[in-house]
Amino acid sequence: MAKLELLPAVDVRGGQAVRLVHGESGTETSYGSPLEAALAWQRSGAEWLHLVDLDAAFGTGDNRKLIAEVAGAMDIKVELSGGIRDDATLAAALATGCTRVNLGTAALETPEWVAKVIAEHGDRIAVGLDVKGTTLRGRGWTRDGGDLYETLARLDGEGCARYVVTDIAKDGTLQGPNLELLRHVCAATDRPVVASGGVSSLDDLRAIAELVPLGVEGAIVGKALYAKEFTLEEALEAVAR
Ligand SMILES: O=C(O)c1ccccc1NCC(=O)[C@H](O)[C@H](O)COP(=O)(O)O
Repeated sequence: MAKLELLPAVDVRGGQAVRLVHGESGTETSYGSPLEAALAWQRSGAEWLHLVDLDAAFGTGDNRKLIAEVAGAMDIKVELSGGIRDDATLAAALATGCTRVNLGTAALETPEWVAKVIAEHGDRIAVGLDVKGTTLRGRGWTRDGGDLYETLARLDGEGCARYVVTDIAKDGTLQGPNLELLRHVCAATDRPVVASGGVSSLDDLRAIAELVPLGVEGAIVGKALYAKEFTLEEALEAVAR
């Protein structure tokens, strides 16, 4: 059986690595330099980095130069998220050399454009399904954007390669992942799913790893690493097969 991929997160706001609670602007805890955080995860053995421009996601500016610097400094795979909504922002994101980008708002607001870039870039495009209940949220998770399963069916039909699924109620809370949501999404699509939000312990990661046969491919870990609930080395060991 394939092993669960781990994606330590570096979420950037105002030039700092931060974590939010429920993704809400104003709940930031700052953790210093994004580059140092990313390099630390790489030194600890990460194979992936989940890198988010929160200002671009919220529409409060962007950290594009810094994000490009961090992505460029990595020898590992990078998943880039936050505010990628049109040709210009997609071109800038892909030009960082990242392995793939994660589209959120665009999948809700400009579905034709998303279908076009999925057709053009294939596996380099993932779609973030950020949900409250079964309602998707866009614009930095501040606006409702439709039904999870209707959108998933549409994106599947357009050839979307992979989904990053976040339960906003869990994100940044250390309350554990929403395993039920992950099971339901895996049942609704044959595409790989990356789980995000709420991981608090090595047991949470082991529980997500149990879902690999259902289609869960990876897990993003943010707050738990910054709060030192466990080390990345311990996390990688916990999901090694
Ligand atoms: O990814 C986004 O575009 C985004 C937009 C608005 C608020 C938050 C956003 N992302 C947050 C993340 O991807 C977190 O890094 C991830 O869910 C980790 O969560 P946790 O392990 O609970 O800290």
